Amino acid sequence: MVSKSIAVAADHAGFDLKSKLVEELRLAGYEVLDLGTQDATTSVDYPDFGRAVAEAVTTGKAARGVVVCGTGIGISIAANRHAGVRAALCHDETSARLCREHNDANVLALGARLIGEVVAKDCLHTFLNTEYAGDRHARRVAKLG
Ligand SMILES: O=C[C@H](O)[C@H](O)[C@H](O)COP(=O)(O)O
Repeated sequence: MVSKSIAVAADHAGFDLKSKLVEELRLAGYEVLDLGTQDATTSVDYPDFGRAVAEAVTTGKAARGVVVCGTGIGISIAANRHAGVRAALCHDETSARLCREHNDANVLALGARLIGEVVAKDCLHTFLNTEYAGDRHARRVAKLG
């Protein structure tokens, strides 16, 4: 289990799923930095929320991040524009495991309009509980900058 806090953010499309993930994280004993948005009805811009999580992770305020938008695509692109962020868009538990083992992903991106709550929670727990494998992957991750 990751020991530090987890930064979480979403746009309006991801708000409902984000709320469920925040609750899930707190129940599991994590400290959660909820960086918004705070409702599903006000249309907001996913780059603002991808940036908020990216900054929390790169400054060390959070050990890992979770970002949610409608597809997970926009907010993962946004998070990945920040040096040191390796955001992985996952639709299944295997991707969530391999993004940790092979890519040392530090941000999990989810698409609230594409996956259900159960799969999202499975991805979340696997992402947080899977160790980076290092070894040959370390050479490749280093090249990501
Ligand atoms: O990649 C972008 C995300 O899926 C956004 O959540 C989506 O574009 C928002 O769409 P809308 O403004 O139609 O709710």
